Order: sequence, then structure tokens, then C-alpha cells
Amino acid sequence: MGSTPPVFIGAEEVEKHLHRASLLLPALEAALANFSAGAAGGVVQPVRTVLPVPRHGGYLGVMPAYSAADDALTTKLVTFYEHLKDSSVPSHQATVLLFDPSNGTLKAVLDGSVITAKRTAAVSAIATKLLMPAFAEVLCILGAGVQAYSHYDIFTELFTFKEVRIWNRTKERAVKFAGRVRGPVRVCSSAREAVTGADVIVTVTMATAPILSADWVKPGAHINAVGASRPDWRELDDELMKNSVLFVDSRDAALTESGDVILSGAEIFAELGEVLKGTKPALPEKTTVFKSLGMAVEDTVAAKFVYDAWSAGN
Ligand SMILES: NC(=O)C1=CN([C@@H]2O[C@H](COP(=O)(O)OP(=O)(O)OC[C@H]3O[C@@H](n4cnc5c(N)ncnc54)[C@H](O)[C@@H]3O)[C@@H](O)[C@H]2O)C=CC1
Ligand SMILES: O=C([O-])C1=[NH+]CCC1
Repeated sequence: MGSTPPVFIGAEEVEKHLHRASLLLPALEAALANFSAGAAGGVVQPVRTVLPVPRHGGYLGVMPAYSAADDALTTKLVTFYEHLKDSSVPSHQATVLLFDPSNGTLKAVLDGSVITAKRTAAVSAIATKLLMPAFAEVLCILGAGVQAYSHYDIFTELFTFKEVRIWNRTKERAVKFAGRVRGPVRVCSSAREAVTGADVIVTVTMATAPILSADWVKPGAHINAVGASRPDWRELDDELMKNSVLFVDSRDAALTESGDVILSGAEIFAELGEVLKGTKPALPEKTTVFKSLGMAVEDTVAAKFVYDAWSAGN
């Protein structure tokens, strides 16, 4: 008797079962807390392997994780490319393999791009809920790609901002973004203009040098620094990194992969999971930075969520 072949769950199906990133919030909060609990939390997750493809300016990330609480085992394979000539090809593409943890059988191959967009934005939303100042009125997004859309969607679903601003290196893309999303967005001509007076800032660019300067940031603002996932890439300047209270998803990953953390020498105050567990305070009255690199266990719980929803409908 042959074994059952794995199912393939493509982008449309993933989107159907994960139409709102906020559906992932409980599972992600638990996964972040479990990760930061060490061995007791039951998350097995090494810092990802990132293989450069120098000839083409690309990277292949291999991201395995097991979550005992969910009894879920996955690995995500994600490619990201710096200067793609064909703009119809996304800069990031991903696939998640979901295994039966009891015997190692491959159960499903899922599109990982939608999962990556939504779980990343949901984790930023978790950080924002904990770290943003009281009475936050202005949201600023720097960057206008895939992550800008997923962050806009969950941030405007969960929070009530009076104004949303966007800046992008190429203004046409920011204008397109403002025309596509459902609410009003002010397109700004400079990052400085977008950031000035903002209470919550999201950096979702492919920048390799700082695009956000401490001088422009309102004291007490919260920043989700989502791009710059290589040890020599930056989005935030040294002053902002050093003068803010710094939260990360994973200390080990931040000290291995984040140019903003490594090159600024900024001190890490806490992992987000420690705040969720209550072992570290959130300090929303201070200027805070959440340096997000993306963790494999986030993909694990997201893939399980999609697979379970897909299975229930089949
Ligand atoms: N922390 C996490 O969990 C994750 C982080 N990311 C990171 O988030 C960032 C955004 O990802 P996507 O939206 O998927 O990428 P994308 O390619 O869809 O959008 C990138 C945006 O950055 C802009 N950009 C490109 N080069 C720039 C530069 N040198 N300076 C300023 N802006 C520039 C582009 O115009 C575009 O609007 C990337 O750095 C990516 O690696 C992506 C997935 C997960
Ligand atoms: O977590 C993730 O998938 C990624 N982080 C940076 C590039 C892709």
C-alpha cells in the first residue's frame, strides 16, 4: 500500500483560509511566548540558514521549526532578491513544507508568500499593541511593497488612526498604494515628511542603508523595523537604534542577522515573547523599536492554521 501523497495548497487557497491576518493573533502570541520560554516552551528553532546566491544578488533562507504546543513541524524555504530586473517577479517567494511530526511524513506543501506577508504583519501588530504610545493618531509606512499592504490591512483593522501616511523611494508606487487600499492615505514626498509627528512607524523596505533618522522621530513613538534582514543592511540610523528601547523577536537571530542591531551596537532590552509572558515590561511611554527578522515558528503556526482550515473544508 503506497503512502498518501502530500497535498498542495496554493496562494489562492491560503488567502481563502487566511483572509485576515488577525486570525493568526492568538497562535502567534502563544508561539512568541513559547519561543522565549526556552526549552520549557517546546519551540525548537535554530537561527535560519541563509545561503547567498552572489551571481544573482539573491538569498535562500531555510527556516525549520517544531512547536510542541501545536505538535506542528514545518520548514519554510524563502528566496529574496535585491535587484530583480523583471518587476513582475516578487522580491520574496516562499514555500512551506508541513510534516506529520509523529513519523516525518510530508503532509502538505503550502504557498508561503501569503503566509509570510500576513504572519509578519500580525507579529508587528502584536508588538504595536504592546509598545505604541497611548492615543496614537498617526501611522506612517515607509515602503510600498507586499509587506506595506499586509501591514496596512491589519493595522487599520486593529487600531484607529486619524491619519495614515506612506513614503516610498519611487513615488509612483506609493501613489499606487494609496489608490489601492480601502481608506485615505497621504502620499509623502520624503521619509522625513512622512515620519514627522507619527506615533507608529513601519519600515518595510529593501533598503541597505538607513532610511529613518532619529532626528525625525517623535519622542515616545513606536517603530516596527521589518526590513534589513542581513548583517550589513540597515533601515534605522545608529542614534535611533541606540536611543530607543529595543525589542526583538529572537535575540540570537538579531545578533546574527540584523545590521541595525549589530552595526549600531544597540543593546537588546527584551524579546517580544518575554513581554507577552510578563517577564519583561513593555515601556510604551518610551521610544520603542521592534526589530523583526521573522521566525520559522511563526510560519509553523500559520501553516498549521491554514492546513487545519483547509482539511475541515475537504
Ligand atoms: N521581518 C520579517 O519577518 C520579514 C521581513 N521582510 C522584509 O520586509 C521588507 C519588505 O518586503 P516586501 O514588502 O516583501 O518587499 P517588496 O519588494 O514587495 O517591497 C520593497 C519596497 O522597498 C522599496 N525599496 C527597494 N529598495 C529600496 C531602497 N534601497 N531604499 C528604500 N526603499 C527601497 C521598494 O520600492 C518597495 O516599495 C524586505 O526588507 C524584506 O526582506 C519580509 C518578510 C518577512
Ligand atoms: O522571515 C522571513 O520569511 C523573512 N525575513 C526576511 C526575509 C524573509
